[in-house]
Amino acid sequence: MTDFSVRRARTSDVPKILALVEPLVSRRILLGKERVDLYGDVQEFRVAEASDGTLIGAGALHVLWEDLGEVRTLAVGERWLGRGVGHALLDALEADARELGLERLFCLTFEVNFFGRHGFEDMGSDSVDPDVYAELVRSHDEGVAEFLDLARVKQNTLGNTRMLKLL
Ligand SMILES: CC(=O)SCCNC(=O)CCNC(=O)[C@H](O)C(C)(C)COP(=O)(O)OP(=O)(O)OC[C@H]1O[C@@H](n2cnc3c(N)ncnc32)[C@H](O)[C@@H]1OP(=O)(O)O
Repeated sequence: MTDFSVRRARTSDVPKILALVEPLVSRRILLGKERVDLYGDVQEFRVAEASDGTLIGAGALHVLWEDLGEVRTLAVGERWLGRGVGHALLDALEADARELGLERLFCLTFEVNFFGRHGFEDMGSDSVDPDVYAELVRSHDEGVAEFLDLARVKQNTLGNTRMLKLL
């Protein structure tokens, strides 16, 4: 079924993105974001919209380093699951990543099969070269800490798989 489209997010989408991800944050599937941070990060987001204008999915690409990005906050509304919306959003985020010059895409997820079928592989405990690590570790961003698998975010990452795709 193709009665949806993917586009860049607008500021007016932010309340709808919050409503979409809130149940997943409560279930600790996604990392929560404050409304103010979502407005600040709105340029990272792509949204999927049904033909009647309903927001049915969202996902973000966050740049971690010169060659490295992370897929964040990828979510599809319950009624639209299994209809290709997730893959379409991920395709759009990957295109954005290539356009930015990124070569690797990271994600931390319970959805190993979904990302696996999209070319992501379990990266185990691998991360980055020691000199890049030393700079990344100075970040206050929770997602960077999760990428580095730091002890202080272990409660967020429990049961998740760290996955990487070479673009
Ligand atoms: C980095 C992060 O953000 S990690 C967090 C990932 N998000 C979550 O865990 C939140 C909860 N989960 C979700 O919101 C969703 O399950 C998602 C985002 C993971 C997947 O969204 P969906 O829209 O259901 O994905 P999509 O329909 O594209 O793919 C699911 C399956 O449906 C099938 N499918 C059915 N119809 C279609 C179609 N028309 N086109 C493509 N695939 C289709 C695919 O075969 C696919 O199978 P696969 O998973 O084996 O590849």
